[in-house]
Amino acid sequence: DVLEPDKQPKNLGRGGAKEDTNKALFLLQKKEDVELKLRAEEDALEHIKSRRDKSFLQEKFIDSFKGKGLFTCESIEPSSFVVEYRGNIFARGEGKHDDTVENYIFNFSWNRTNWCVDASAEDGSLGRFVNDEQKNPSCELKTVVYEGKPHLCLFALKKISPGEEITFNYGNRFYPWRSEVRLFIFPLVLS
Ligand SMILES: C[S@@+](CC[C@H](N)C(=O)[O-])C[C@H]1O[C@@H](n2cnc3c(N)ncnc32)[C@H](O)[C@@H]1O
Repeated sequence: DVLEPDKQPKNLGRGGAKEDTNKALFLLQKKEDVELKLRAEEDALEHIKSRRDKSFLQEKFIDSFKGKGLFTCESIEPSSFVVEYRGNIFARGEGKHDDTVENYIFNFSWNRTNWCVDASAEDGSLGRFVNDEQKNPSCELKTVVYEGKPHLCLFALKKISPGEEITFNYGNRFYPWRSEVRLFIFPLVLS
């Protein structure tokens, strides 16, 4: 009654089927992630074109050290488009990065060229209020190309709850506010 080893049925049992199911689920998840990212990029493009910001975003004064910040009144899903760091976009040529820290000027590299977004105009745009968070930012910065120019857009890295601040990591340069040293000027505490 016992089959010889080479006549035993091939092991197509539980292990194989489970592996196939896991692979299918993994591919489905990947497909959903790609679709989510494409939808978020389309949303970003619409906001770039219309120069509008999401109605649930709000600028708010935080303290005398940070100044103002940008907050959400509604929950934001991971990967969603949040806001554009909108301003005057121009190429700075092939030269070296300008390292001056100006409050609303963002220098970056795109297509082997140095670019700059100058968001210093007080034009009602909300992206200019987003503060730097090095360790646990709520958003990441990506370039979305529109009419040949790189627009700096923020996308949620995680679920962002109502009342939370919108932040991103400004990058690896030196920023004075990242220093642990705080200034104490009696009776004002500037930290
Ligand atoms: C694009 S603005 C952000 C909005 C700004 N806080 C305001 O009140 O308008 C960038 C400036 O905000 C301040 N800032 C950004 N992130 C900060 C942080 N984590 N801590 C303290 N100040 C910060 C710095 O003065 C920086 O030059």
